[in-house]
Amino acid sequence: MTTPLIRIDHASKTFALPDGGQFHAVRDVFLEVNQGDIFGLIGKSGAGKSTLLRLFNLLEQPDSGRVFVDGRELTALSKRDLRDARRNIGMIFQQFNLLQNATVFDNVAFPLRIHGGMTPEQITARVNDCLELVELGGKTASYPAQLSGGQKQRVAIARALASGPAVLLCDEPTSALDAETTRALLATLRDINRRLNVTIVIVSHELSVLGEICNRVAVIEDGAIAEQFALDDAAGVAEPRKTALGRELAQHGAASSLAANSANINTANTEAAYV
Ligand SMILES: Nc1ncnc2c1ncn2[C@@H]1O[C@H](COP(=O)(O)OP(=O)(O)OP(=O)(O)O)[C@@H](O)[C@H]1O
Repeated sequence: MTTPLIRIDHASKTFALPDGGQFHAVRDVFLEVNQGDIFGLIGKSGAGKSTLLRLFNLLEQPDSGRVFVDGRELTALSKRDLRDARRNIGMIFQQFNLLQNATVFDNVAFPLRIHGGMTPEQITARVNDCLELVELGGKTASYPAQLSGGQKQRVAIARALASGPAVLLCDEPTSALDAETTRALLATLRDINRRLNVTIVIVSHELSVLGEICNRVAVIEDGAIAEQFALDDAAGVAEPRKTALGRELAQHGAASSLAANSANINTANTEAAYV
């Protein structure tokens, strides 16, 4: 049996409200993500998806519970060790969060310069590799304002990958993008997952986004996991689901796996034509 790459071990998170009350945003979540997974978190607005995702790299500290990533318990680390451990966890956001006054090159180089330990030549080589990976090799000197939304998100992905993380966290990465740009970006994320073996955890309220790329999904309701299941396993997809979102995702999964099978046949035909 494989050890999961990520384990959220009975984590809870409460926010203090202005009226003195408390809001339970994440309730006793136990979640395991295996190496190589593209794991989706779906739920209605306010369900707690983003808060849960931010527990994965301790952008939010849980009130109780533990977080393990790649063999380290993040919740037991000093601030300094946590900073080091976070180099292994990239993150991208809905609004891209790029440095507006820095070029594409400098945005991607930023985390490498902050952490130190690399020569300027090594940084240049690494930044160029990451930008090639997201097909933005020709845009190094551009500023974010000169890019489309899809291009900005690709810069954010290159920046997140610069330190060579094992995990990429994606918080609504396509919500600001149109349908066609979304499809292209999802293809890039899938490619990164396969080629670099980067494990991806993605939050979205868009069923089609998760149905398109995830092999496993969890439905979040009121801060808790209502259900989770594999989308790449026909038997799992066929099991009765507890939630409406789960049922819709399962239907999407069944349809995608039919499409994937025919795509595999096409790929096999193409490969056969070249050997
Ligand atoms: N810093 C905070 N202080 C107080 N309440 C918060 C804070 N952050 C989040 N919340 C509350 O926690 C709940 C869950 O928020 P969260 O952003 O995790 O939900 P979500 O499922 O990602 O929603 P959306 O899809 O709308 O982004 C919401 O009711 C939100 O108002």
